[in-house]
Amino acid sequence: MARPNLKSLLRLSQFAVNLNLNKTTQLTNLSKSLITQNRNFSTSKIIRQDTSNNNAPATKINFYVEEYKDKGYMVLKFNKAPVNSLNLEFLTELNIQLDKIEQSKDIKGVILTSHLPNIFSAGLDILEMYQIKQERGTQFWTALQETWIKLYGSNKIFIAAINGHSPAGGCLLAMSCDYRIMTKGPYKIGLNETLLGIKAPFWFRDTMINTIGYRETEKALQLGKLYSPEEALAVNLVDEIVDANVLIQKAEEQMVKWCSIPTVARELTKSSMRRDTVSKLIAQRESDTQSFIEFTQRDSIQKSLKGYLEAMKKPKK
Ligand SMILES: CCCCCCCCCCCCC/C=C/C(=O)SCCNC(=O)CCNC(=O)[C@H](O)C(C)(C)COP(=O)(O)OP(=O)(O)OC[C@H]1O[C@@H](n2cnc3c(N)ncnc32)[C@H](O)[C@@H]1OP(=O)(O)O
Repeated sequence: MARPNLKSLLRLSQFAVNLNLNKTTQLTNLSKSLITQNRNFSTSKIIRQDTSNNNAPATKINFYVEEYKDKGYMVLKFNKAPVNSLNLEFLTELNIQLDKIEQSKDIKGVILTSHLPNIFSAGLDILEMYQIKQERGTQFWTALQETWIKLYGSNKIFIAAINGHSPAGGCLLAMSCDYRIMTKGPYKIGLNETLLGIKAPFWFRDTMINTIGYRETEKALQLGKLYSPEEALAVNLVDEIVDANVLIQKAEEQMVKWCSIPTVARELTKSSMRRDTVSKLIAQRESDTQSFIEFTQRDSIQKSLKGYLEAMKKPKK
């Protein structure tokens, strides 16, 4: 498809409002998720009910999990083709994984990465904001808040091995980790919400301030800046950039280093750095969700989303 998102976002955010297109997009229904876990390798499966053919539900594996209990860490790989967009089902499964990680005595840390080439995560699934019912929207936004609270507020060590594009919500996931290593290449990372015509939620903003500082965030958010790996390194949005073939190896080296720090002291230190930021959202979860629902139900936003979706679906030249 054409890439309106990275190459023509400015144009898109302006054109979308007045489009009057006929196509409607329906959300698929969640039926249920199954988690299977083995000792050294596990997959998280989701069964999606395809509304177009109820006799043939598709099985999708949204995550691959490699556990190295002897070393005290695991690798969690996103596998939601094509772009690891964050929808309700994916976030719900991720939250289950994060709960299990938090409760595990054997796991000190997690390397978060993607099983898909060239993409870490495309951020929030646009379909979760288009023509949604209030109930679904509330569940979606609540699940997203939950993911961030669990990830940013975790006691465990999280290292993001960013193997491709990571805009918007993808950048939020990466920033919620303790250390970020990004693959060199034609990839972008950043909070580009203003280019979509929206304001990044306050907790996205606060996470970025905590990561790259106030002044850089002020510029990055207003400009909707998507950084190349080199630019991201220069502002500390990522901590290292490496060649793709050594990404996981470098992440593992960092993990060993972080795991060697006395656990309780590290956990208390992390908590002292992040507690206030997390508490702020916890105190405002309901009003934050209300804002999301109110915003996404506006006609102007729905028209923009419709145009954005249509533009994303245009055939590749
Ligand atoms: C005008 C928008 C208004 C939005 C109003 C929202 C109101 C709510 C406000 C509250 C929310 C605030 C916080 C928001 C956070 C977010 O995360 S918003 C999402 C932002 N993300 C994007 O815009 C990313 C868009 N995608 C891309 O830039 C590219 O896909 C990519 C990540 C760079 C990868 O490129 P490439 O490998 O070339 O793949 P593509 O061919 O572009 O895409 C493949 C298929 O994937 C579909 N897709 C891509 N991104 C998304 C997505 N975010 N959600 C759903 N689907 C997505 C794309 O349409 C392709 O589909 P097919 O054509 O059917 O194959």
